[in-house]
Amino acid sequence: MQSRKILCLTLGNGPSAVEEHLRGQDWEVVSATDLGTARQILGSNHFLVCVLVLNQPAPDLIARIEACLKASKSSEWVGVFPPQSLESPAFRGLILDCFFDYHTHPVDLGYLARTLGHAYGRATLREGHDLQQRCIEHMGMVGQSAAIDLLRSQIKKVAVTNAPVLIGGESGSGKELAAQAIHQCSPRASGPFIAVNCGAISPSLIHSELFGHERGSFTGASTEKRGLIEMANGGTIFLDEIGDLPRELQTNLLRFLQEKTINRVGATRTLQVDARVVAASHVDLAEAVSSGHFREDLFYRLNVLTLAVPALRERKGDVPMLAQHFYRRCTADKKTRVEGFSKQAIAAMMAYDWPGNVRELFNRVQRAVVMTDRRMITPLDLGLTVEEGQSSIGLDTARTIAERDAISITFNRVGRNVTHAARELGISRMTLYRLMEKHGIASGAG
Ligand SMILES: Nc1ncnc2c1ncn2[C@@H]1O[C@H](COP(=O)(O)OP(=O)(O)OP(=O)(O)O)[C@@H](O)[C@H]1O
Repeated sequence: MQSRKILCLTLGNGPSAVEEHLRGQDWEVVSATDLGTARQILGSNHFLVCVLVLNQPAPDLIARIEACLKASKSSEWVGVFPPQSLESPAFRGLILDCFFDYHTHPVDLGYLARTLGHAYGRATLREGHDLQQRCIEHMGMVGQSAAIDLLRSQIKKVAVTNAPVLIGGESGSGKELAAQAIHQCSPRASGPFIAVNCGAISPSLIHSELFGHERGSFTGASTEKRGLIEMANGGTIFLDEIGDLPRELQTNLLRFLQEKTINRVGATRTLQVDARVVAASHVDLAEAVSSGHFREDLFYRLNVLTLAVPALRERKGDVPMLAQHFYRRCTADKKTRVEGFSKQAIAAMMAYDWPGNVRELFNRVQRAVVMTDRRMITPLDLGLTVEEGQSSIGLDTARTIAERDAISITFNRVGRNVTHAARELGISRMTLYRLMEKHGIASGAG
């Protein structure tokens, strides 16, 4: 359960009785006494509830208060104001636009605590609802196989925690996409998502790229630089190919995981950074530990929550749907005469083993859309061969193809009218819309 953290912003001189009262209750209070500090705190922390205590009317601050409140996006704000401030129409507008509720001085602290409790409850409800929506909308993970369903449900579970996640899977299988989905479904979704391929940065640069450096710390360091971990503050850092991280940096990363602090190269001061680590590797890290290439203690630290993205050949049932998805992506906003995949193309895709996984499928579809001269993409357009007997496809694929053909033929007959087509096919309009979505068939009028 999330701790009941609250930002208490007190503006103007006066006692901070509200803050003291909340500290005495079960609130974890973070305090600010000016708008600049409040914005900084809000930039790197997420609060479900914030309270603004105005000790004197502040008509000249209304615009800045509004900007600060709007920057805190999903927080519920409760105000405690001097009664005279309500005389200003602009201030009343601010309350209506930006506040969950307000009290006036002298404030009944018990009553205020109850209001804050209600605001917290409401924010929790909305956060849960938003998270669920974001999960569904933003996972971007196409596929209906049991393996991908399991992965999606595991992502939702690990997303709500703060522990490191280790994602395994072959190259191109969707590890980065899974890391993005974890971030999108987590309470950190409004923070940054920074992806780093540890194998793609030269060993001489990777230390300063990840941890940053101070000015003059080495030849060429003419200015200070924030590292990628620091940039991920408030969000998630995705360390791809973690097995390629040089051993001395594995030590620095372990320290970051344990203490949440980093030192830039050449720095004496230590920086506190709140970034969640999601790491991925296509090599077996346990083996890398046995061969002495990967620190055992770092491996155990990372290996708490693990996800395995299945290879595409282990979920062949997803191939037609992924191919349709990529075909739509490649033809969106473009005039094209290509209408989809031939039966032979789907059979060839189903028979192929996809060593480069989903990335290879995307590349082949992209190439086919550009290269084909026909209306239906052929195995040749995809760079795949049809072997003898290969056009005999499984029942699921046959059903998928028959479904798509039936819809296309009906549309051609009834002039792309959804109501008429649904009636002819003997299904509801909603079912037809779902099937059109599944097969990438655009609607006309109706
Ligand atoms: N289930 C999926 N639905 C839609 N697109 C997918 C899916 N899985 C992967 N992709 C797409 O395939 C491509 C490769 O995926 P991604 O980069 O996540 O793989 P990876 O495992 O991280 O690869 P590497 O190991 O080479 O870094 C991306 O364009 C990604 O958007």
